[in-house]
Amino acid sequence: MVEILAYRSLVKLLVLCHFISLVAVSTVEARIRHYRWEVKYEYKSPDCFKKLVITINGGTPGPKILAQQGDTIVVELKNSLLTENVAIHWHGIRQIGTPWSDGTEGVTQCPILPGDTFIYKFVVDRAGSYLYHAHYGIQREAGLYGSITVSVPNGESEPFAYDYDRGIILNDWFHKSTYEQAAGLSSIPFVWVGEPQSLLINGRGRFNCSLLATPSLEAGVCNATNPECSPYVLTVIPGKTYRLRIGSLTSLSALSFQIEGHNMTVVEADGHYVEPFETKNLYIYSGETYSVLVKASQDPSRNYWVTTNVVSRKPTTPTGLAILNYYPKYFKKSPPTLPTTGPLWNDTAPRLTQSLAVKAHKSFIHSPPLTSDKVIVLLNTQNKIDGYYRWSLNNVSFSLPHTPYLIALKENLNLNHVFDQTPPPENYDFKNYDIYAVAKNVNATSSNGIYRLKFNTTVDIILQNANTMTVNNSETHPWHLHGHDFWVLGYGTGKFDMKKDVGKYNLVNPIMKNTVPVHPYGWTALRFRADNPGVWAFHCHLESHFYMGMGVVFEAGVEKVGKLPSSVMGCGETKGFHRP
Ligand SMILES: O=C1O[C@H]([C@@H](O)CO)C(O)=C1O
Repeated sequence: MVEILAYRSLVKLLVLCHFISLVAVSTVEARIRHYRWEVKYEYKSPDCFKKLVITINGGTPGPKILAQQGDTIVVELKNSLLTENVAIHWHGIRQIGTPWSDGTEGVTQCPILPGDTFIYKFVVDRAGSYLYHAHYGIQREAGLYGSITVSVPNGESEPFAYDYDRGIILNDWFHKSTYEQAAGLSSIPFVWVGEPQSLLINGRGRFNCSLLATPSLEAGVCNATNPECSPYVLTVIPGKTYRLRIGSLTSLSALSFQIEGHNMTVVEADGHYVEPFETKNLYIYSGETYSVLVKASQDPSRNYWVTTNVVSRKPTTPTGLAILNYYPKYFKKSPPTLPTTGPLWNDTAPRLTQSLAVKAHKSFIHSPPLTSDKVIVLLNTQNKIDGYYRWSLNNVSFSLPHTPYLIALKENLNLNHVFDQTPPPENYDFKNYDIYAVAKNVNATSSNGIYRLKFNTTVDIILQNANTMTVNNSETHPWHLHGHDFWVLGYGTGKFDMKKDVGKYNLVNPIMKNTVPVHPYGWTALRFRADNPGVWAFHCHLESHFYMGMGVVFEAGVEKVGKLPSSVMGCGETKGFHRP
């Protein structure tokens, strides 16, 4: 009897334990989120002008990826572009343990051929706002992009409160095809596309069709009443607080974003919580994401303009427009006011001020290592090589190899056949270089050499901006690092001075990011730990600039990388390696 009772309570205990473990498992259990995407060319009119764009499952921007921290994302990508390769990069996702899923053609994988299906599989290991986009040639510009939102695990809270979550992707839009643009960039004489025709908010913009000649209007090339180009409407409920996850994937433009009559509180940047600050204009550079909180606290009897403008380059592109609409009135009705044109395009000071204002939230500080093992200074210049326009770092312009580095290094191929074994320079002629002048000798060399870093070491990067090949001109370059976040230790104007400026680094509460601007004639200092085994690109996020050589590649701990899937192989020296 005693034994039976003991047995019963043991069973009860086991059942209880099993139940508890089930509950525990169900709160932490990561899910697999499976997506099937078909990538194709279709005629669309995002800004009323009809052109061929790249869609995913029929749309540009593509489907939103919504996941929870710890989930595994599986994207089964069918390339239906017919005559064009493709690759997709998951921007801001570090790909810890899956460097082959980073989607960087030439660095981590061979391109996906027309007709092929490729499977990307990776874990979204940190909550936050991220992006995805093509990483093959300048294909992103054709409309192949979208957003990834990763929510916090159940039971975990964020350091701010809001009622609703909305996504906003900003982009600039060109009517010339990517083929024409790429050919122009690699021609003598150089053919530059100029400023974008419009700015898109969630894939919608407005080009003034009356600027076109009558025949193209008659041919239906531009139609102002096409519903595809009616502005995005953000409907809000009076009194509620909205978290807007704003990302920029512009090809060329630095932007300012504002909501008429409403302030924004910045709370997140590139997946990291920010010590909150308020602003009227949010400056955002290609590849960055921010979350802002906006309270629907204004007169609900009217609508308000949501606007975006080009800054840093002399704008000729009209303001990008969306509508903030107060529920339940006047959906789609234009606000009664004229949209503002935004802040002065050539005033760098408020942009530098905002960059400096973005600090880690006081309860979420990841302290940086106080010293670094290596410093790499990258002088950003515009150059010529054999008469071609290029961008260079320390007078070396980057070119991609035909065999992806990751495969060559991991599979122990004969590296001499794959890329230049001389690493690029780690500095420039500091004493003799005038960053305010057009370089006296604008010729550079071209290389596909890479920096091979010691695993787990701390590396500082100083981005040093300079004059372009045009007198009195320096551009803003947004730099994006794959596979890691870095600490943003400082920004400054003029020439970075090792003796004076290192002492001014913010080692207390620097924000961590994956994309950061270097302002005109300025410098930006970053620190990262080379703790993610793989091969990773670090480049200017402007489509044409990376295409023209504005990037470098880091390798660290490649010997620790697991077995590569054969699906990433098949090109260059890896021909015949692809065993589907
Ligand atoms: O890469 C670029 O080339 C042009 C210009 O410098 C030469 O036409 C431009 O504005 C860029 O950003």
